[in-house]
Amino acid sequence: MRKWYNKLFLNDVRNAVEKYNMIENNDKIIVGLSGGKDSVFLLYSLLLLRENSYLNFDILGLHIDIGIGIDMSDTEKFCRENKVPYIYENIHIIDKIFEDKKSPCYLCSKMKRGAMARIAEDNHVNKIALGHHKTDIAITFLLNLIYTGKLETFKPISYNEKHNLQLIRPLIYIDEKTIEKVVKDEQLPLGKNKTCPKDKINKRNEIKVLLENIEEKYPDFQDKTVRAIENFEQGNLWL
Ligand SMILES: Nc1ncnc2c1ncn2[C@@H]1O[C@H](COP(=O)(O)OP(=O)(O)OP(=O)(O)O)[C@@H](O)[C@H]1O
Repeated sequence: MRKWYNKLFLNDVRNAVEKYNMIENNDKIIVGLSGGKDSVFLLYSLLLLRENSYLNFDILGLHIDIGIGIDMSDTEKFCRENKVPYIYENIHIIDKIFEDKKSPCYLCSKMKRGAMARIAEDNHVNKIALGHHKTDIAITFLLNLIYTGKLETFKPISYNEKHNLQLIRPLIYIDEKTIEKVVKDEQLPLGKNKTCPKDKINKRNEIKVLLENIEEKYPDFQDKTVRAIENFEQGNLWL
């Protein structure tokens, strides 16, 4: 690991994990691997965290193929080299998803989560780690505010009661630009060939452009968003 990685991102991962008690000794954690940069960065970060802390936990990689057949062979190889068991599951839902004209992304995400929970249970896993990061937090916050009039975004940890599972998000303090840089510098493996046909045409991308515009004038907007959520005081709103 490069010396400056602590300052660049690993301390932030450690802070998030400690502050929200995301990982404990003997946890068995599935890392959801989509083939994208965020989740492979998450896997890399958790491997570094385990290597550079007192925490001892098991990591498994899981790719759910929705039926688009992304080539994950480089990711699989990376897992093998790092002694991370890799699970692949094809759930063949692509046709079903696109029958739903209104909210295919919502349906896809719900079905993927269901499959992940089932596979976690089969493998006696107690936590699933997802690659949502600080930029996602800010985008989701703005998206909910603008489109649904709600103050709502991802939580650092959420609990799936039905499967007795915790969903953890260790990257909540890391912004997307940092992730892009490290993925490139470390040549972390991405999925190849096919991408989702709905990529870049959904509302999230529209809000992402809005966020970039805001950041031109207010560069610390993502930090301020996280700070506002963490320091939320009920008395300051109409509750
Ligand atoms: N097909 C999948 N198989 C396993 N895990 C997944 C899959 N799709 C998404 N995930 C998990 O859910 C997280 C959030 O999903 P989302 O589709 O929003 O990804 P993203 O923000 O584009 O991230 P990435 O760059 O990793 O694709 C991912 O970071 C990953 O941990």
